[in-house]
Amino acid sequence: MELSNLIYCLHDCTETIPSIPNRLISGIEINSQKVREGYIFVAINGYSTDGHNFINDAIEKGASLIIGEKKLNPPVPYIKVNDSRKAAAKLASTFYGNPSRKHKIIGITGTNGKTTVSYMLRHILNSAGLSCSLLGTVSYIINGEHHQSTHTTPDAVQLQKLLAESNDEFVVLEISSHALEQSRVENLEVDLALFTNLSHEHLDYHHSMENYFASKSKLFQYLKQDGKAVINRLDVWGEKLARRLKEELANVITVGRLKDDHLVIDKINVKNKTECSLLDHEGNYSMSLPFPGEHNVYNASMAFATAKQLGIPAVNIIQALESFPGVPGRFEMFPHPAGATFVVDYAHTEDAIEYCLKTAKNLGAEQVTHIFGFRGDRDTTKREHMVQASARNSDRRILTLDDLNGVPQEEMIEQLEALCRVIDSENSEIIYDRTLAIRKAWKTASPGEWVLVTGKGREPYKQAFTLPSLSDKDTLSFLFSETGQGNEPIEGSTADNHQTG
Ligand SMILES: CC(=O)N[C@H]1[C@@H](OP(=O)(O)OP(=O)(O)OC[C@H]2O[C@@H](n3ccc(=O)[nH]c3=O)[C@H](O)[C@@H]2O)O[C@H](CO)[C@@H](O)[C@@H]1O[C@H](C)C(=O)N[C@@H](C)C(=O)N[C@H](CCC(=O)O)C(=O)O
Ligand SMILES: Nc1ncnc2c1ncn2[C@@H]1O[C@H](COP(=O)(O)OP(=O)(O)OP(=O)(O)O)[C@@H](O)[C@H]1O
Repeated sequence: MELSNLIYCLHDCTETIPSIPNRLISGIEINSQKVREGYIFVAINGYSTDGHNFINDAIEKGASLIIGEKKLNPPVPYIKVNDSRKAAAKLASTFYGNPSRKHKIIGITGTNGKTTVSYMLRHILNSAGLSCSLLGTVSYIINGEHHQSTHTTPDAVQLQKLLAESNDEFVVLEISSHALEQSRVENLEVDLALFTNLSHEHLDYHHSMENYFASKSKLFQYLKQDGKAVINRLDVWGEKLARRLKEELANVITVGRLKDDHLVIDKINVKNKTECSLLDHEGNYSMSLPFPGEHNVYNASMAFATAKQLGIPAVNIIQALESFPGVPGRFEMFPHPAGATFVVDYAHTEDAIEYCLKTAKNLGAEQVTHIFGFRGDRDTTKREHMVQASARNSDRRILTLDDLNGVPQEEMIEQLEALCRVIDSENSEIIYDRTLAIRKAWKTASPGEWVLVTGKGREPYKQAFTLPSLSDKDTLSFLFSETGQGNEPIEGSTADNHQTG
């Protein structure tokens, strides 16, 4: 693209755009290591390092224009902007031809449920014969091809590139609070913006729930003129958001249990089955879900309300939800030869643990064993709440290691010991090695017992453990193979068939 056709997008990022001889721009990068001949390198002063220190590196690799926030005079043209992250997003969006405009974009934010709702929506859209890309924690699915995701929301340049590559009519995007705070979705034009819920998470980054809420709320400023907000009003923060948005937006759709909600959820039954009725101005529908959990009733209701706004008939939405195969690593159930049930789940907040363990009880668990740990280098203030939620809802607990993310193992072990002392130590133990923790529960599992292994879902382990397995699911497969039995997940609890379509 010609620089002259690109540079105008920076007009509100800088006081003056210097006159620079026109040239062909072949790409945009925020990481000097990925710069190629003819690229623009945008230097970002980050949380761990300063991109301005890599300007020379970028020039050596062929950068022909540098954007940064500092007063500098490098040997290639330089534009000083007031916010490099915003500038990078604007440049990328313009370079790739404002790709969000060629799709219907559904952006989902909230602490829990983003991945689940996004997979549900993609399944509903696909079932209606509509193509849909999905970008989120588990995978980036573009034109039916699955790519390993690097972040829940990719950085601005990657995001715009992926949107440009997608030929799908719809794109469902999980939008994290980090992404909103770091302008990764700047210039995105959103048709439907969803808020699932807000609970204690990421306070290492946001410092207070109010700040965290403010970051999440930013999503709604990216709505198109006729865009719609879909808000879970059962959540107190959702209620607050809906009240605020109604003052600014024409289209605020609320999901809740009150008469004035646009979609009213009623008659929730999560004992041994998962069903509810849904009521909107067009009708009353009953829904029976093949995947368990009260939280999934809320997730499915959010998906239902959103799909209705896209014009999909209620009957088709319900049919699709009733055949939803589930999400990889979200309440995936595996049978144990002695009649116990093992579950792999991604819960890593107090709220999620509460829902997850209650789901096992509602499905008839006679005894609940909970295996979990804490991510290193992430919010430490949520840990005690997670432990308390576990103690309230399980009979036995094994604290173990989750991703250390650079935190020394001894430090994390001290944390586990301190947190174990907070709860009833008679029924809680620590087995540092995650695979051995799962094996201990496997060896002692009894009929009617449910063992929930939470925190990682299908994500690969970041450190080596004793058993030769790479994930919690893999560890269970290994233990199954040791007993000479098959390792098929329980029907209806796996999501492998998302790999196609
Ligand atoms: C704290 C945080 O969110 N950091 C993100 C942030 O990094 P940063 O801008 O601070 O980058 P930095 O490492 O300080 O480097 C500064 C700049 O120097 C550049 N650089 C660096 C080295 C070099 O050789 N050359 C070079 O140009 C870097 O590319 C960067 O532009 O911007 C980067 C680009 O977008 C992200 O990769 C990075 O995510 C880190 C790895 C991360 O772990 N983020 C997590 C917390 C996160 O974003 N999680 C949310 C989901 C949360 C949830 O809901 O669970 C997500 O959306 O994934
Ligand atoms: N609506 C919900 N309310 C509370 N907990 C939920 C809800 N939906 C899912 N969960 C729990 O949270 C876990 C993560 O769910 P999901 O992956 O859908 O959320 P997410 O918002 O994408 O999470 P993350 O941002 O960590 O990727 C699930 O494994 C489940 O335990």
